[in-house]
Amino acid sequence: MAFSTPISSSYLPRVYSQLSAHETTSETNSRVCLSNASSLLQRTLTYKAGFPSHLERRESFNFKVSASVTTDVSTTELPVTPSVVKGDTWSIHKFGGTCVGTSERIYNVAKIVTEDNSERKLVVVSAMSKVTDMMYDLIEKAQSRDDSYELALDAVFEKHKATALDLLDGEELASFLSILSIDISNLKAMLRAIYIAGHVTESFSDFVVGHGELWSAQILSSVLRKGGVDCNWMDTRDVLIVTPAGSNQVDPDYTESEKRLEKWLSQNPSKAVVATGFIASTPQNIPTTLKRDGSDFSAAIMGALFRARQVTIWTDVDGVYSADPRKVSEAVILNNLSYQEAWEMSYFGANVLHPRTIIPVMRYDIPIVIRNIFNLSAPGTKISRSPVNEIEDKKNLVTYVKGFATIDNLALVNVEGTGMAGVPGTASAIFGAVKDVGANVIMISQASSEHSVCFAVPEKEVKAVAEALEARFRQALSAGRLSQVAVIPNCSILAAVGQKMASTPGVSATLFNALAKANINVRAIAQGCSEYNITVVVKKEDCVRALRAVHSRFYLSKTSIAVGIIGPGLIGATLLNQLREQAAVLKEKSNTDLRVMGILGSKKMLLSDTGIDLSTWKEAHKEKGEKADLEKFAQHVHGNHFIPNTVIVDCTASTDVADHYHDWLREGIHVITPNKKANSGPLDKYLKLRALQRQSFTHYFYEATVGAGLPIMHTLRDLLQTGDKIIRIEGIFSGTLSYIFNNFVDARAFSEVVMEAKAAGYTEPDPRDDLAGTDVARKVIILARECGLNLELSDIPVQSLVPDPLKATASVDEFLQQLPSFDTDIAEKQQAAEEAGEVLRYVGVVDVTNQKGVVELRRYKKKHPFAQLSGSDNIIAFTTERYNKQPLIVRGPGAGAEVTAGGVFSDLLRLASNLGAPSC
Ligand SMILES: NC(=O)C1=CN([C@@H]2O[C@H](COP(=O)(O)OP(=O)(O)OC[C@H]3O[C@@H](n4cnc5c(N)ncnc54)[C@H](OP(=O)(O)O)[C@@H]3O)[C@@H](O)[C@H]2O)C=CC1
Ligand SMILES: N[C@@H](CC=O)C(=O)O
Ligand code: NA
Repeated sequence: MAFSTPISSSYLPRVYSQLSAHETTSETNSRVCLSNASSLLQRTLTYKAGFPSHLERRESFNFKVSASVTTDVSTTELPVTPSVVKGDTWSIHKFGGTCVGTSERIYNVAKIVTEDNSERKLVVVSAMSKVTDMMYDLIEKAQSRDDSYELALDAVFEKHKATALDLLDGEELASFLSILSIDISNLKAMLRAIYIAGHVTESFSDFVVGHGELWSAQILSSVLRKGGVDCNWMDTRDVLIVTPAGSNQVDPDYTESEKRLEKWLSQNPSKAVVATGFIASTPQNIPTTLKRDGSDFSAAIMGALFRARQVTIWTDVDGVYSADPRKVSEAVILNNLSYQEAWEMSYFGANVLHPRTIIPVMRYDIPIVIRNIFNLSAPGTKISRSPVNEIEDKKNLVTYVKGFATIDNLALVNVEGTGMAGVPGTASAIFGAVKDVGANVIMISQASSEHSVCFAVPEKEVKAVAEALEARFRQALSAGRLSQVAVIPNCSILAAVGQKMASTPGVSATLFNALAKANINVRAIAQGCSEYNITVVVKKEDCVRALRAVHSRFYLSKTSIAVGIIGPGLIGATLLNQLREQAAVLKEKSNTDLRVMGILGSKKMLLSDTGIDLSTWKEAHKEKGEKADLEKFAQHVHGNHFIPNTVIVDCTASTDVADHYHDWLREGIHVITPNKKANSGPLDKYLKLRALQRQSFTHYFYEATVGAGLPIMHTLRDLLQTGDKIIRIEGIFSGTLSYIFNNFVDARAFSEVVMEAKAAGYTEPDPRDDLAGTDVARKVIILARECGLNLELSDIPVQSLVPDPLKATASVDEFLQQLPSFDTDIAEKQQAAEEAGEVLRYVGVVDVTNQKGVVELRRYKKKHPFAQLSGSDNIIAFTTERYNKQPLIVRGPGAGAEVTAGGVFSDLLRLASNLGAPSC
């Protein structure tokens, strides 16, 4: 069952009490689940069986026994009899205060109206900007007996006089100035009366305030006439009749208004009419206003009365955005929206029309176009019944979700207890109590177990709501039938809106997936059966990130990832180059936007809010970099911008940096690294890190830690995840040592080859890590742990190639200087192998079966595959249950800037694809 008309939350208790009345007189347990997808358009109650027929057309609602919502009903009936004024010859334009704020702008408005070649046009205008406030101010001053109201009235007079002098001349000018003077002197008398009484009535106030519209309409109409347009102006109070409808609202009386309009038009048959927005009369002909968003509403009502072909609302934005552009910088203007979508978007705070504005034109399928008066080249947003733009729709998921909006400063109230299930009247009692304190219920969700009802109210109202509920349910709480009335503060609502979400599988899955990937916890969910919106409640501090994540996921913007690079040394700098070269292709081909928001070295860091220019990062880092601060860096990359996903790429060899991975992952920051320190460090830290990674939706990739860019980790993970059992992994894991022993031939000096390996970028920042076997031992540990062995680095016996006397040398340079004096030791080993027809190879072994590992220098026959390598080749052999007779072998360069940075880059792309980037 769904309501097909806007429903104020004050109606809820009445609805629920009708339902509970039904429940007490029927066999049907009707309360299975209840959900209010938060817009006032629709509140849905799902029934297990049967429909309470006595609910048909109760009160002023229209109930429908159907999952589909009709949208063509308003609480006030529009006339169905054709009118003599109706016809699609009329086009309606509405110009707000800013559009007519100065003489220049009024002239511009006149130009736009003149250029519209519709047969007839009605122009609805607001008061010049600030004038309404000035009018309220002078009423306030007079009422509080502040003499300066007279000066304030003079300012109003001067403003309009000056505008008229700018724009008009001759008869038109004289006539307007005479009317203005009469109006001002009448106002002076009225304000004097208010001053004496020290009090003002609402209709008196409405009458005074409405003068702003009267003057702007007359000025514009005169300007149009001066430009040759057959034009008249309309005091809408003569035509538009409205009745109060409670809580600062009015309902138009369409029948009476149409009658008056026909009369007015028969007396004023001009081609163009400039009408006053905002003001109207009561059936007793007392001046009143249309309250909030009055001028838009005027235009919509006029659209309906005239059966116009289109209503154009002129404003200062290009149209309706897919999300608040202040929060999502990549939000796009929506070319088309259905009435329902516009309605939902506006409910959630998007800068669209008030739902009231849409109701009158919906009835007659009159499109509303929102356009920017300051950017005529922008086509604007068209709101109509059938908004389908085939080309755009086929292209992407915009088809299903048009836009996203948020409401902040909410609190959730959760009423919970086993005594609620199957007890009719609980919902009625809850919302009755909420109504009694005048709180506005923004969304409702009840799981079908009926053990709890949760709803969102504005934060400022939650205290009163909780107190009212505690008082109302005191007995149930003390008897234990209700366990609690809990308040969850600091919440926000995020809503996804789209008419075509209806009956499209997978939309909510995509939305929740995007939230999960961004590590955002969802506190409550509601989706009404109209499926026009899905509403989720998240923590307030997560809301903007959630908005960006879902917006990005639905391809309204690219799959964007904020990247922070730590360690712009050899690998880091090469990665930055590769990112620069590939950025455009990634954006174009896989919708992936990898944006480097920070680069941190050991001394300086460079931060950006929008993305660092990768062609000049080096100079900028050097010249504009600020003092390095790892905490600030992470915070900046993760928080201070518009991109939903964050990754930190650690290209250092630092243990300090690696020690931060746990915190980063916990905060939802993905981590990618070629640094081996975290995975080969203390076992307990490693296990904690991996456990966290497995629990969260945050990714930790480290392909380049073993074999640089070679797919070693990837291969191993695939083997393990597909259920193969690893028996043994052995190979040459050091690019440096591979290079050294491949080139340590023909009586060359060992130290000379070591220098070559360093110069080629194969070594660790400290080459002793390579020569001592530590680097290989780390790789052995990384692989062993990946296979499930709980080994410490110290469990691996390592044969070091660093001569004992050099183990204690202070610096890398010192070590390299002294190394040549030990060349003969290793030359002897090499000579002995050569004489036996063998070669020296530095190997690592992970013996999974026996849960151990070893790192040592071995001799191999010259025909052995390990003897066939060249350059910095690694070779890694996986012996598994499936690859038993012949091991699975991966071979290729296993060190060097380009291949290592390439391995890190491929992890970045793996991350993007995990976050939803399409495969190409
Ligand atoms: N070279 C290769 O073939 C391979 C390397 N790797 C791994 O890649 C990593 C980087 O190696 P590589 O580029 O050769 O090393 P480099 O020495 O060239 O670069 C290291 C960078 O890290 C920075 N750095 C060091 N400590 C810190 C810190 N505490 N905070 C911030 N920045 C810091 C340095 O900054 P500054 O310059 O200011 O001191 C430097 O920019 C190492 O972990 C290595 O094991 C992995 C596979 C292959
Ligand atoms: N120094 C390392 C680089 C890769 O991890 C090596 O030589 O293999
Ligand atoms: Na690798």
